[in-house]
Amino acid sequence: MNDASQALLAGLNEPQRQAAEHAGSPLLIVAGAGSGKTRVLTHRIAHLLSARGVHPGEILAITFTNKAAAEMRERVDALVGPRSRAMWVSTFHSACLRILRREAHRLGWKSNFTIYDTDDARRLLTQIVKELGLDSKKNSPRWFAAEISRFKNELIGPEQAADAADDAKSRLIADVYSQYTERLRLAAAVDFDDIIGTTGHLLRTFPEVAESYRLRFRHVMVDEYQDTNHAQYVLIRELVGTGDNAAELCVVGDADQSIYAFRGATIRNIVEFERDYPDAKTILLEQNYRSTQTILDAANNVIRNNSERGREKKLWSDVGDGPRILGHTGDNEHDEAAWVANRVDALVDESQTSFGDVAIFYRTNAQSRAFEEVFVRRGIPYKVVGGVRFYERKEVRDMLAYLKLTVNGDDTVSAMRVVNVPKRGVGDRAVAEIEALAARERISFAAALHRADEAPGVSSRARGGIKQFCEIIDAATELALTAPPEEVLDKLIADTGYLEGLEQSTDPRDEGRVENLQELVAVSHEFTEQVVRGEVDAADDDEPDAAADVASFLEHVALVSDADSIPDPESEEGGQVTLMTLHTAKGLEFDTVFLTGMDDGLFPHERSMSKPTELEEERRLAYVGLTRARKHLHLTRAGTRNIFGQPEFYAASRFLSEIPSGLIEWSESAPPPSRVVKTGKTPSFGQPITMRNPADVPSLEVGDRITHDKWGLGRVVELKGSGPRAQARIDFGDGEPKWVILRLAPVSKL
Ligand SMILES: Nc1ncnc2c1ncn2[C@@H]1O[C@H](COP(=O)(O)OP(=O)(O)OP(=O)(O)O)[C@@H](O)[C@H]1O
Ligand SMILES: [Mg+2]
Repeated sequence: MNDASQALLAGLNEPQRQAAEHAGSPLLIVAGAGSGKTRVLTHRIAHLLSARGVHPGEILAITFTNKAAAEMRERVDALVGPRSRAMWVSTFHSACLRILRREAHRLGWKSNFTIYDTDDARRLLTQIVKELGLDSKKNSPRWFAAEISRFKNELIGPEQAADAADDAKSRLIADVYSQYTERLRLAAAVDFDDIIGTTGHLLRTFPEVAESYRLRFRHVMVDEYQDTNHAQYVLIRELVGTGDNAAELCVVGDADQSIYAFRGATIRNIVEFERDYPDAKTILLEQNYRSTQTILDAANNVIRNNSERGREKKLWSDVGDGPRILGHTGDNEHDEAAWVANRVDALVDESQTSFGDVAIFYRTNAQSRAFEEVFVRRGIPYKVVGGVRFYERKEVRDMLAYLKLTVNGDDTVSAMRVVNVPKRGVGDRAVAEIEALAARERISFAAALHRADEAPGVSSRARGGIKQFCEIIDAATELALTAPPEEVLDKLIADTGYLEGLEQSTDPRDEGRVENLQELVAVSHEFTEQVVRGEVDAADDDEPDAAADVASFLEHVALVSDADSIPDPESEEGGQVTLMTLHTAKGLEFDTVFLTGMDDGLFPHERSMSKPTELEEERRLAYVGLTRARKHLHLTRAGTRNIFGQPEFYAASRFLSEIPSGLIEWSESAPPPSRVVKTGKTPSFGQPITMRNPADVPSLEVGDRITHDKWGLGRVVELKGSGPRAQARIDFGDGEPKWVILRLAPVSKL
């Protein structure tokens, strides 16, 4: 072993070093949070290059955070220079897309297929639901989307779904699934789930293709393996192969951090790794290098309450106990946010932390608002990760739809989206006529637009609008053959009159929209520059560089994820507090962490409370959140929150009561014990009262007579909310009827 690889391994403890050096058989590294799993992967790659003579092009590493990907690249770059570009470090989706683009012709596809994101897919389903004459309230496109996604993650095709359907509901789903698949095919589009599933299918159907990738990628590594679903599992199996020719597989993960069950992730993959790969070696890591012992104790005590867990792990840290966790219960969400802001300011003033080292986590995106308001007022620099993102804004999506049409003229969802945007006289009636023509001729909607003359019911005004639309697309398509994306965008923005419309508008919001379009042009220009500098997509000796064309730009945009906007603490943007959901926090670490909204119903999420498996998933999410902190951990809640303008009362999150009380210092006199709320504002005169079990909450109807322990007899006049948030307005005959929370109020039905 040379000096460089010696030095490399010096930063690892014994089991970590073993993992980095292990050769020959599949390797599983299971370990709790912060034990250096991701670090081992990085070192392992470096070791492969420096000590085992592996070429970067033989490595495929699947990661989830940009930070990890950047670290891997940096290390490899330092070792081998520009040759590092031949290594694939990417998410599942981008790796699969690269494979699909090259091999799609084998499936009879055009290589310029379009990617439908969640919103596009939902639009397509909305159309199908409408055409089937279904009531979209009872059969929401969102629901179909989730069901179809579940099938795809399990690699169940529409025919199989139809065969297995044994009741009206599953037959309906199978039917919609089949229509959806057909529409995607007509539009030459794939959705996110298809990207993975189809790649696996391709490798299985064409063994010679699978073989060529196995020859190429001799080393496959997967971070966060606990969050893989069945389709991803199959994909990895295909890529790695079996027998003497199999590639070396190394996966790392932690069953306690599996938080994507709603996307079909299953801890089965990690728990049964040794069964899937019988000669596998397993290495456990037990030392945590990230957090203080106090933080680890809190996390370990929470996760202990789950029954479904992987291998038993004992995490320890020699960082020392560190400060106690601080807890705070606000009077409401604004008070909670103000306390957080005070605390951030204080820590920064005392130089205990910098803004860039602080993260605020919450369960759902909507919770960011209260924090943003107070941060703006206080001048605390911050960045929200996720939420309504740039690429989800209407004007941006409209222009992207135009761009997509220049690459794939059959893209139905895009054509329907913008055929009359800006308005050019193509109303619903004309659209319906064109749809009918498309169905008759078995062509895509977009293709039918070019044959509008054959649709007799289209008015001459609409015909004019359609002609204009087709001319715009045709001209831009022609330009796109040779010009970079920003030029095509510029032309589209001008030709469609989109910008002009916004500039002439009196709606103040349209100014921001103009800026967004300018930003989009800037982003595409930046993309072109990156391609020219060779920074986009690792290019191999045998692969052409990514092109500075519209198709590559669209692909780049489609794969931008929330994680891409997490500021790097060392960058210019790094001087900002980061606000994000717990799901986005996976794999990251911060000196100072605030877990906010620790209220039962918010976190754990209301939806999960009656289902044990879902509650366990929420608990894993809590474990992920707690273990992101290096030094200063804070747990905050607001006993009362404004929901749709009404105060709602919440009990403390049950996860708080799972943390030994000695570890937390509450900034109030007493810690809020779980399931018991102090009810300064509830109608029980400040007496602590016990929360009822959901099963014991009386089920009431308007008009029911009740008795209340304090206020006596009354009659229900109004109801709202459901489950743990159910409330009733009760007339006690003494003035204004009062709202009570059924879970809390001592009310019984007569
Ligand atoms: N042997 C070591 N010596 C010093 N620092 C280490 C060592 N191993 C890991 N670390 C540091 O500990 C922190 C956590 O490591 P890493 O992020 O790799 O853990 P992880 O197991 O991937 O965590 P998670 O489960 O949250 O993804 C990082 O800052 C890393 O640099
Ligand atoms: Mg990690």
